[in-house]
Amino acid sequence: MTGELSPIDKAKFVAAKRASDFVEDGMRVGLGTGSTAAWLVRCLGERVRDNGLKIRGVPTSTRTAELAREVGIEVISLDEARWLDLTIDGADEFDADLALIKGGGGALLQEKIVATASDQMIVIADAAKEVEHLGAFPLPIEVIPFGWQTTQALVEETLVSMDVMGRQATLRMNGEAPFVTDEGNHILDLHLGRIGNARQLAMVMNQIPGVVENGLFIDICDKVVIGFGDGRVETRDINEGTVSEDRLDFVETDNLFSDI
Ligand SMILES: O=C(CO)[C@H](O)[C@H](O)COP(=O)(O)O
Repeated sequence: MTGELSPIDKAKFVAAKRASDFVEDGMRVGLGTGSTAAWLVRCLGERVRDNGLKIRGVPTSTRTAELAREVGIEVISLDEARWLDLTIDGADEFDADLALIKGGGGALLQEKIVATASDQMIVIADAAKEVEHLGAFPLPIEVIPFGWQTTQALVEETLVSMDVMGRQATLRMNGEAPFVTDEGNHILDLHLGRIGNARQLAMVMNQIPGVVENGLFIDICDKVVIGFGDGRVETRDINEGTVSEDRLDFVETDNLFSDI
């Protein structure tokens, strides 16, 4: 079964598996959204079932909540948890300062709230997500449906004075209809090419009426666990740099792959 995994899925899996080692008994854990975060949820579910790990998870989307329940993790709301020990989530891009673009899966709002309410955020990513400059991946901006075209125009106008290469904003679609987030909002994807000053852009975007949140995560991520297609995995800490490098074995985790 494991032989059928593509190198990118192996990379995502080993990052998730290594990051799951940071989760300890009794923790309240923020559970991210996306394909890499789904591996994390499966890895944690395995520890809950097989090793009696006791955690409570706060999911960042309805998709993650469903998966977490399915694999046996106790799910609570953020209001029940109030504060979290750790959040582990994927990312679309990360740079040397561990600034991120997130929201490729459309869950950026809950993801940012949950990560910000955590003592620590660990990002899990395949090596292709590392960039010198953020911005090749379209930056998601969550906007309320009311007047979204006016908001789009305001966003594009604001981008003229920002340190970015492109400024086209496109409405994310789900087939023929606009994509709708868990909060009932829409997403504008900003095709910026390269972001010169991510901190400034993040602040300015959130000042625009109609914008709920943007997908730039600045000074939120503490560690990134980077997976490679050959099973290598590297852990980098924002203060200490690379703290570990090793290789994970796929064999022992066979039961995780049985439903793929
Ligand atoms: O931000 C996200 C969802 O809103 C995801 O974490 C991000 O899109 C990465 O996804 P994947 O792990 O599937 O590559």
